[in-house]
Amino acid sequence: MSEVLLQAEGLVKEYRSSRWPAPALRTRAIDDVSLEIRAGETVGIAGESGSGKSTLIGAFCGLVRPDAGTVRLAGLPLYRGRRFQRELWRSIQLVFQDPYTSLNPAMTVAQNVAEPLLLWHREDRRDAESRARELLDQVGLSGPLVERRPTTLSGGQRQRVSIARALAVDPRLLLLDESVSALDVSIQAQILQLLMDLRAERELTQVLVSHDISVLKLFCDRVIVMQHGRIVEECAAADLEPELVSEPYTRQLLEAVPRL
Ligand SMILES: Nc1ncnc2c1ncn2[C@@H]1O[C@H](COP(=O)(O)OP(=O)(O)OP(=O)(O)O)[C@@H](O)[C@H]1O
Repeated sequence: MSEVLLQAEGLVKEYRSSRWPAPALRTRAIDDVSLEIRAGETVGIAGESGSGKSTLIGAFCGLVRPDAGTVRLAGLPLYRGRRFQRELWRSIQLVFQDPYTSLNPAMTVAQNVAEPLLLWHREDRRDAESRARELLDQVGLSGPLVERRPTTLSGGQRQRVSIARALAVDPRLLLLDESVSALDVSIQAQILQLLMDLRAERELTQVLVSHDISVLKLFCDRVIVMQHGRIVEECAAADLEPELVSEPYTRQLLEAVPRL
């Protein structure tokens, strides 16, 4: 069995919104979450809106500082005290749902993808842009399109650019937070296929958050179901069948999937 790449233990994150003079309102977004993800695995995180999926993903990449618990990448702690270890940034890349906001509209597609190479690898601009074109080619984008601004691309094309950009620094772990949810079904399938191909080529470990459990069943090796900030079910994707799962909540999610 492959090594444990990501290990979370006892993660807790509470948000406090102050409503002075009323007492502050507390939301425990993740509540004592522990899990292990092995190198090369693709793990899905399901659960209804507000169940803590994005907060958990945020804790895996420094966007959300946990109040308690530990996260390790290949044995190295991601946080020392409350500080995220910057040198681990490169190994963990996040692809957001909305590529409109994550790409720089003032740069061309190729420049957007070259940016992390300039920043992290301190490559010469010309080398970085030529490497960016190779990466874009790998995600199915080539020709004059790569000299255009991201705002002139379709949602699916833009998400391919975000994936190429994330891959530029050669991460070990790719976090995908509802990264295909905004796309129409046929484009979703193309992006998921691309991610599957990349996983095979690069031995990439992927964590995919989706409110759509049927996408996770198709795409992932293993699925985690969250409810009220806790993991309530963890099973092989193949076992995501109403008669096999142990939690009534998971059964509800599965039964809510429309069937043709
Ligand atoms: N910055 C914040 N301040 C206060 N509360 C927050 C903040 N971010 C998230 N929350 C709350 O924490 C809980 C978990 O939110 P989170 O976004 O992690 O859930 P989610 O499962 O990803 O939801 P969705 O599928 O709608 O994105 C929710 O109750 C949410 O309102």
